[in-house]
Amino acid sequence: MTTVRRTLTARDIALQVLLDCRKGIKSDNALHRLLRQQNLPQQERALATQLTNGALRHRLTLDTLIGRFYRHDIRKASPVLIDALRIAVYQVLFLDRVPDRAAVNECVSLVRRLKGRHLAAIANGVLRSITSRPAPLDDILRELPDDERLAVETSHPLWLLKRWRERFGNDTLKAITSCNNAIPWTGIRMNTLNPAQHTVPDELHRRGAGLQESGLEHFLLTQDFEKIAPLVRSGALTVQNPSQALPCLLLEAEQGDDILDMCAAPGGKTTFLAELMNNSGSITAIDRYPNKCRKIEERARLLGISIISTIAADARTFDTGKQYDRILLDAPCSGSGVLARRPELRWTITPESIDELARLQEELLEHAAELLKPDGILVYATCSIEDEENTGQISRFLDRHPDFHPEDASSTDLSLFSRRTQLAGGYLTLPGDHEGFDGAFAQRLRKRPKA
Ligand SMILES: C[S@@+](CC[C@H](N)C(=O)[O-])C[C@H]1O[C@@H](n2cnc3c(N)ncnc32)[C@H](O)[C@@H]1O
Repeated sequence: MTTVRRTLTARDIALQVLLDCRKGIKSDNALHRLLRQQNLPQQERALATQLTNGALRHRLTLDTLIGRFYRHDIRKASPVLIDALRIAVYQVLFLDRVPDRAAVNECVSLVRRLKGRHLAAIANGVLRSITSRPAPLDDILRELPDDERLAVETSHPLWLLKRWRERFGNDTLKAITSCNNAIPWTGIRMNTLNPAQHTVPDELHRRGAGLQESGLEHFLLTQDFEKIAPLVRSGALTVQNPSQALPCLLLEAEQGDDILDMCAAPGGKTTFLAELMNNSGSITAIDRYPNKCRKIEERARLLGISIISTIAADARTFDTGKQYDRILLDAPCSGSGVLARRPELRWTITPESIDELARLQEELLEHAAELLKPDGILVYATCSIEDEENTGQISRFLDRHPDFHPEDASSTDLSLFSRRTQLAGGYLTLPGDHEGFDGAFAQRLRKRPKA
């Protein structure tokens, strides 16, 4: 007997990704794997992405509403039921183009197919109760104390909102949360080593991709990634948010320099450095994981870069007995500056995980200090907006290291990036500071020359 394999719909895919996330799989990895396996039309792919990211981002808002009409504890409910409801309620609350009736019917038949009639009837009951009210969320919000209302309305953990408000104030908090909930821009970088680079703007135009200038040379922004994906695969473009350019520009690597990139994978900054150096000099790219190092090598080959060599090692202890002219330490971090791009991350960051990461960053910085030549430059960077990982980390480093001082870039104009830090050579750009720019931190430090 032959079995006919069903093509998955956008809603099937979104549900599968949400279920995978419960097992600790990253949503973008799960989503890309499923989209690769299915030959869906572009519109359906875009819908699958929007449903997945929307249901993950707005989880607290959605669960608050579902919890009101589901009569039991939603934490103990069937994951299929709750995740299918999240996807349906997301459509009801946020997607005007999907009629409520379609969102309800699709969800009920999905739950029936996977879990049977009983749970399908429960899904139907919850959704009918929600869609029969003109503004179902408003009544709930009115009953909540101010702080909790803000958490539910913006779908962020309360502890994160409180620390951002304390540090940045109410207006900035509002800008950050609204940026985190908006569909993010994808940054793209033109490959300046591509001999046919002058043909790329026409090619982008021909493909009809909606593009916006980022303000930064060689970087554009798009919300039409599918249309430019072939140019990324061919090596004409690299996906990179303009905020990620900051640490590379701050390093001011020159042709012929001997550079160490201590936490390099997937290699976005390593390859940009190589392009800035016009593929002349040497970059040693370290990452802990061999498979990630192979990815850097593959990408470098595709971009026509020959000066990168990778080493799979722990950058806290890596040693070849030599020192480097310039070091980039783009440290593992909480990622709190990129919550729009990593929709489930806001639910997994904790104060404890930030402290743990700060300890790892400190060890990496200590080793970077040893591996840098006298008079060399170290740039420390994160995509976090938390003080413990950024300015606090650097202040503690400077207390321990009188042989280092913060300094501004010597000739690169970085005024496009927000400063928000008191130290020379220190930048903190928040989500919302500059359209299309992720939250990011970078600090340039110079080691004293030998006496
Ligand atoms: C923020 S990402 C780097 C992003 C990269 N610089 C880019 O621009 O594409 C941090 C990287 O550090 C790596 N990493 C984590 N701990 C490490 C360690 N102890 N030694 C070396 N690499 C490590 C992770 O595997 C991850 O790829």
